[in-house]
Formats: sequence, C-alpha cells, structure tokens
Amino acid sequence: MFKNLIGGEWVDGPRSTRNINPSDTRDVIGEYAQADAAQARDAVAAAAQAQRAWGQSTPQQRFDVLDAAGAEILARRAELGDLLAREEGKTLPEAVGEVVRAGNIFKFFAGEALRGDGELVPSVRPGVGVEVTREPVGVVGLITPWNFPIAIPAWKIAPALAFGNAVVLKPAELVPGSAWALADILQRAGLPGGVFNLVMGRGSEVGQVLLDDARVDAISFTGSVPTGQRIAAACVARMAKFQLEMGGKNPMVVLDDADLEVAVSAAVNSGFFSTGQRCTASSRLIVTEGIHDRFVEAMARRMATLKVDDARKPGTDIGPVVDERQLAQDLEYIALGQSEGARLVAGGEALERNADGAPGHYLRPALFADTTASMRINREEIFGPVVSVLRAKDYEEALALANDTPFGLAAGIATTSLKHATHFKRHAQAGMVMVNLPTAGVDYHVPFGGRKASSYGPREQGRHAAQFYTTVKTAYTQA
Ligand SMILES: NC(=O)C1=CN([C@@H]2O[C@H](COP(=O)(O)OP(=O)(O)OC[C@H]3O[C@@H](n4cnc5c(N)ncnc54)[C@H](O)[C@@H]3O)[C@@H](O)[C@H]2O)C=CC1
Ligand SMILES: O=Cc1ccc(S(=O)(=O)O)cc1
Repeated sequence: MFKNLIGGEWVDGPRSTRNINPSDTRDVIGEYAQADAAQARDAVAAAAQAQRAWGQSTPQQRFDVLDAAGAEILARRAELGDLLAREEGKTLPEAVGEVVRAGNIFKFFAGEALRGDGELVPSVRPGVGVEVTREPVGVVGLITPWNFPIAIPAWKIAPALAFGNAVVLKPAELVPGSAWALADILQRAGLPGGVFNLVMGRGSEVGQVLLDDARVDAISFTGSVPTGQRIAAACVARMAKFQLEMGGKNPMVVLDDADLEVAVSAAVNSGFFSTGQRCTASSRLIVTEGIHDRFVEAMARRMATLKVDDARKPGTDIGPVVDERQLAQDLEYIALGQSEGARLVAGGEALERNADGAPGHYLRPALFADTTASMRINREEIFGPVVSVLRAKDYEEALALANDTPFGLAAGIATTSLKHATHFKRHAQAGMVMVNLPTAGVDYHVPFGGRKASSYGPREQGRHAAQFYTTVKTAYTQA
C-alpha cells in the first residue's frame, strides 16, 4: 500500500484505490491510500506549523533540498519514466522526457532559491529609505491533473518550496504513482516534516478542504475549466490567492508558403503525440487555399504510419487514452463532428486491444476536414487525438479564425514569410506563440500560461513563478 505523507509521516487512508495501466487494464500498478477530509485538514495543519520555520530557512538549505531532489529524479529517469508511461499512457520516450523536465525544474528552482530578489529604492521624502522585498505566501494547496503526472506537480512544488512556502499536494486520482514517487524523493532529500504533504484522494473531498480551509493561503490548479471556475469562486469567497491553468483550443495556421514537411511534422506532433492529451495540443489546423489539399493528403499519409500500441513498447508513436471516460468523450466528439457535417479523413476508430491482444483504451488519431468555425468540435476542448482542418482564404482570414475561440493558451504558424511570422507573433491572442514548431513542447525555464478562458493569475514557470509564490512587502525607514 502506498500511503499519504502528512506531517513527515506515511499515513494509511480510510480507503484505497487501484492504479490501473491504460495500455493493459489487467495490469494493476499498485494500491494507493485515499485520504478523507479529516486527513486533508491534518495535512493543512502540519503545513501551517512547518511553514513558520521553512519560511525562515536559509537559501542554502532550500537549494540543497531542491538540488538533491532534482538530482535523484534525473538519475532515476528510466525507472520513473516507466512508471509514468505505465500509469498515464504516454509513450516511454515522452514519459522519460517528462521526468527529465521535472528534474530540471527542481534544479532550476534550486538556483532561484539562491537568487534572492529585492530593491532599495530612494524615497520621494528626504531621509527616508524604501525596501521592496518578497516573502513566502504561506501554505499553498496544489491541485494537479492526470496528463502530466510528474512535470505539473514539479513545476508547482519546486517554486513553492524555493520561495519558503509549505505545500499540500492533491494529485489527480488516475495517476497517484508519480506523485507518490515525488513525495518519497522530497522526504528523503532532507525536507523538514510537514513542509511537503501528499494527500491522494477525491477532488470533491480532499480538494474541497484545500479550497475551504482558511489556513491555505494560495491555490495553484491545472485541469478543466469547470473545476477551475469552482476553484476561483471558492478562493474569491475567502480572499485566497489563486492561479489557474485550464484548457486550450489551440490553432496552428499553415500558409501557402509553408514548408510542407515542417507543417505536417508540427501538426502531427502537436495534435496527436501524448495521445492529444496536452493543454498545448493543436486541435485546429487553419490552412490557406493554395496548400490545403496537399496538406490534408500529406497528413493522412503520415497518420497511416503512426503505430498505436502499448505505451511502453519500443516503436509506439501513440499510446492509449488515459481511461474509458476520456475515451468515451473523444468518441462522442468524433460522432458529433460527423453529425455536424465534417469529413472524417482518417482514423477515429477505438481499438479494444493492442497488437499483443492486451485490453486497453486505444484510439486511432482522427483528422476532420471541411469543418467550420462554429462546429462544436472547433469550439470545445476534446482533449484527445482529434484534430480539425479549417480552410482559410488568406493569412488575414487565417489569423481571424485562429483568434476566434474562447481560449488563448498557445498558437502556431507554419510559414517561410518573415512578415507573416512577425505579424502572427504580435497578433495571435495566446500566451505562447510558436513559429514552424509544434504548439506543444515548451521550455522549462520561461513563463508558461495563456489568456482568455485558458489561464488566470500570474504565469507559472521560470522567474515569473515568484509572482505567485511570494508576496511583496514595501518597508519605509526614517533614518
Ligand atoms: N488543460 C489541462 O491541462 C487539462 C484539462 N483536462 C480536461 O478536463 C476534463 C476532465 O478531466 P478531470 O481529470 O476530471 O479534470 P478536473 O479538472 O476535474 O481535475 C483536475 C484536478 O482537480 C481536482 N478536482 C476535481 N474537482 C475538484 C473540486 N471540487 N475541488 C478541488 N479539486 C477538484 C481533481 O481531483 C484533479 O486533481 C478532461 O476531459 C479534459 O478535457 C484534464 C486534465 C488536464
Ligand atoms: O502543463 C504541463 C505541460 C503542458 C505542456 C507541456 S508541452 O507543451 O508538451 O511541453 C509540458 C507540460
């Protein structure tokens, strides 16, 4: 039994849940404790108690813990990547890449703990000095989704600890294994008991405690829009700080002058890799007249070469969908697209078994053409390997279509025109813009986040993370 970590102790739960491999649903990865509301409150109490000393710890102490955690994650990349691929279903190379990202994030924020930030500012009044400093927020509740089981917890935990906060992490129910491994690593990296707490359990029970408990000073959340909205309402009601990363309906524009090979590779990568289960995935390909038919044909040819199979098998391009509920959602949208009049060019069939006959949640990546902007498949986040092509007359119409969405996380363009690339970087209504690159596949040391319904609050990642995990103090002294 894998237990919760509360106040530095491994604690059993009143219930437990089985962690199932979506590539082979007969494979049970382990039994994981499920905390209840009382245990979640114990974790908050432990964090509140431990934060006082951790908030006063030296930058060297915080560097040492984060650096040790990062080093262990990187050293165990193969084993942790295997666990991640087994519980979430992304392919082994993708999973190892995610583990490396997590290790690098800990290393980056170890450095940030040392690079203290503050200003001495001349006052407008004679004889007065002004200091502007940053202090920890206090106890932060981290609520994370299933699609990046180690990278998303890492990019919230590492800055939280680096800036002197205590943490209560509630990972997604579907992927407790990577979160547990992270908790074990942090516990052994020398963190004082209670500074980091793991409470696995239901969002409506354990997550709700984090939203309601006045001792939790801030909430950082990644997941769906409806849950994000619930979190926002709860935090505003008691004036807690919060940050939300939610969905996307990310466009990739392909112009007549694009290098076809570059455009197809970027579209296949960002639409279908990680089984399309990335908030940065491109689900709308907006293609101008002159290249449209060649592009759709080339996409179909490339898609026919993609191997859909067990996530941990060498050579697999696309692993399974994470669970049967998500698969049902993907299939509903595929049926909806057909009923809305879109043309299914390739894929879209569910496969109940992989090449070795193991039962899993497999889906052949689906490409729709002849779609319009008002179709629900072009307005709602599907969160699976389902991509639409929209035809545009020219660059201006393509840009307007790209921005015609409630979301604003990432946007891409494939073009050899410097003029259009430059214009798109300025005018795409998205937090992240890519030129001749997939919309998914971001660096770990620069800001991550979006606009409109995609994100709320300060950016995650890079030096900008300090804005969420610290609070600014301005002190005046009369000499
Ligand atoms: N943009 C993104 O990165 C992600 C988007 N999604 C989207 O969300 C859909 C549903 O997936 P879910 O895993 O159910 O997402 P979700 O938003 O319900 O869950 C994300 C996290 O929030 C927690 N949570 C749920 N209800 C809560 C509550 N009342 N209070 C506090 N915490 C709560 C969950 O336990 C999980 O840890 C997916 O089909 C997909 O469309 C899902 C995962 C990531
Ligand atoms: O939210 C975590 C996250 C999201 C996207 C990516 S990437 O676009 O695939 O690099 C990585 C992590």
